[in-house]
Amino acid sequence: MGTYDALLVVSFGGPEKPDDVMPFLENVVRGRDIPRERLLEVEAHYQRFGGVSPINQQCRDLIAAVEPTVDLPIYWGNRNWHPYLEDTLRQMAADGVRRAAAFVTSAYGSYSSCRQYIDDIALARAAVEGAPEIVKLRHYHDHPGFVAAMVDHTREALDRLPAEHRDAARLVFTAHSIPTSMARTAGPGGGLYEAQLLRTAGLVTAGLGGGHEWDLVWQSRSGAPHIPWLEPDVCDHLEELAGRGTPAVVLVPIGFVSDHMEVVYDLDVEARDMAAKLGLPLTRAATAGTHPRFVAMVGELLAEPEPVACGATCCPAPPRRRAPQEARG
Ligand SMILES: CC1=C(CCC(=O)O)c2cc3nc(cc4[nH]c(cc5[nH]c(cc1n2)c(C)c5CCC(=O)O)c(CCC(=O)O)c4C)C(CCC(=O)O)=C3C
Ligand SMILES: [Fe+2]
Repeated sequence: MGTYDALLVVSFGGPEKPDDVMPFLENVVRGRDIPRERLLEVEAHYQRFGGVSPINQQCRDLIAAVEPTVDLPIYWGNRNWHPYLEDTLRQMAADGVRRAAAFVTSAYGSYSSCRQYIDDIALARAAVEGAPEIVKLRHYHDHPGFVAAMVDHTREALDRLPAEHRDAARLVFTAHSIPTSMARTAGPGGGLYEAQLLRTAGLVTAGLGGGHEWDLVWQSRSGAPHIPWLEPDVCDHLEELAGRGTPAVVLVPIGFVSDHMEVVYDLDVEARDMAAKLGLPLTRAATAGTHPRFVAMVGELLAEPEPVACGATCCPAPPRRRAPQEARG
């Protein structure tokens, strides 16, 4: 069992009022080649929800649910918005925390879903005198608690379909697309992000009895159009399925652990509109959220032997766009 004196929940962060949206987006894409038009489009998604991303409240809810199940103080720090990791580490140092386990709200490996969190923790630690040591807990994509939560939520979504379509409904698992170059180099031997997602999708399907056909597709593609990202996109895939006569679909966002903006906009608005246009019956499974088995999983991860840290060549960072001062000279 690991010897930790605190639990640090590490998340992406999101805006909580309209004026926060653009500064948040600038934080997310700093040093990356994301076209300005894409950023303005995504800004509109956030503004449509009053400038509030659901993700911060979902972190608070998860922490409140986990708190009674573990006997450690819980702290929370984000990569891209308040409360920032650096401020949280400063508080932890002031409270005398020496060694904390980090639970990241992303279950999978890849630069964006794992290494970037590790790097941001390291940067924040470097900025804080006396910062605690941080041990990142393992990828939990195949943990029975995560899988059980997704099985329950997928079953509920199947039950929301018209009864005559339930048995023949197709499960369409979704995860955030990433550049194919990032997918190729994910994990120690490459391809880890897709491999883990395929495994989880298979486990969830099996947990439902194994009777449903399924696919793994991608959502929320960002980046410049000429850079290849994982495909097919979920909306294109729905068109293809409707064309093949698929009777009904349950979308299962296994790539995420809460119903944040990528879920409530990209799936509940965009994919739902597409399905309506196609006349395809569709429901969407909830993410793990505060499902009791998912909540219990956090304590179970803390009780496991300490994970071995990733090697230096695991999930390498993509090349960064040059900073403006470098570009000048
Ligand atoms: C793999 C992955 C996850 C899953 C793992 C995890 O959960 O961490 C994830 C989660 C999330 N992504 C989120 C938001 C955004 N992601 C963006 C951009 C990007 N995501 C990428 C990948 C991922 N992203 C990548 C390769 C980019 C391109 C820029 C870059 O190379 O870094 C952008 C920029 C605008 C745009 O979409 O173009 C935004 C606003 C939010 C918050 C939602 C909310 O506010 O509720 C969450 C949880
Ligand atoms: Fe993202």
